[in-house]
Amino acid sequence: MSEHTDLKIPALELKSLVFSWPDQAPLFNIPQLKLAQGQHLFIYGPSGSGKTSLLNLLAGIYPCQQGDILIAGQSMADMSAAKRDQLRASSIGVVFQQLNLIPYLTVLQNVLLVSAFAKKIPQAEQRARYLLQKLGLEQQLWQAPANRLSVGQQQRVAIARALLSQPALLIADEPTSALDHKHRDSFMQLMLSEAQLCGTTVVFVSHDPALRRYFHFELDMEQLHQGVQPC
Ligand SMILES: Nc1ncnc2c1ncn2[C@@H]1O[C@H](COP(=O)(O)OP(=O)(O)OP(=O)(O)O)[C@@H](O)[C@H]1O
Repeated sequence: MSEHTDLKIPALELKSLVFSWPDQAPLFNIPQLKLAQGQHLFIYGPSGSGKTSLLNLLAGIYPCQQGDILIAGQSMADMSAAKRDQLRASSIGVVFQQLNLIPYLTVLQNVLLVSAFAKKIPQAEQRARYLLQKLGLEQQLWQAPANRLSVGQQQRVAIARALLSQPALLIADEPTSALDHKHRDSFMQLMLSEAQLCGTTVVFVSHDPALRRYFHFELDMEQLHQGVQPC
């Protein structure tokens, strides 16, 4: 279990969070959501219901327009973009559909990239090797450029990168969309067991209802609007 939080402080808390695209009605209005350290939440909803927009807000990529998002007690409402970037580097792991690996850097360099921005990660290289091994990525690939890997292999690199700093929160947006069922299931098990070991809270969005079974809680976008809490 990592040192990141006082267990009484939620790893993630949303307060009256409203978000709209310019000249459009609010896409969502979430009165409240609290997730404790180590809880894993699955969010689903139809295409266009705002899942990706919500995750971009949680990751601090978009600024809060109205309401607040607290990550391990730190409020993002009034943070500058630079402060949100710092918070993301130290406390939030992100795996999006576009995996955002740097194609010409090696696998190991991609995983370690975050340590250049985050608070000092103790024994970062040792941890990177441990994660790559646990995620089943053969050692002979660690020095290969990321663009030589299959999509499934790249997804595992992206998870290793996201978990390197033992973040308070892991945010994942359809990271298994390119995998067949067998690889999808092993990917989910590896990702969530590593998150569990780190005490990391997980928010995962997908259309794929078959993935619900891996999570402690599930909520659809409609329930989020109604303020239903994970329980
Ligand atoms: N950059 C943008 N500018 C304006 N509107 C946008 C932008 N990005 C998304 N939207 C709109 O916001 C709504 C929600 O999009 P979002 O991608 O968050 O939904 P989603 O639930 O993740 O969809 P999907 O499951 O298809 O990925 C859509 O109506 C979309 O057109």
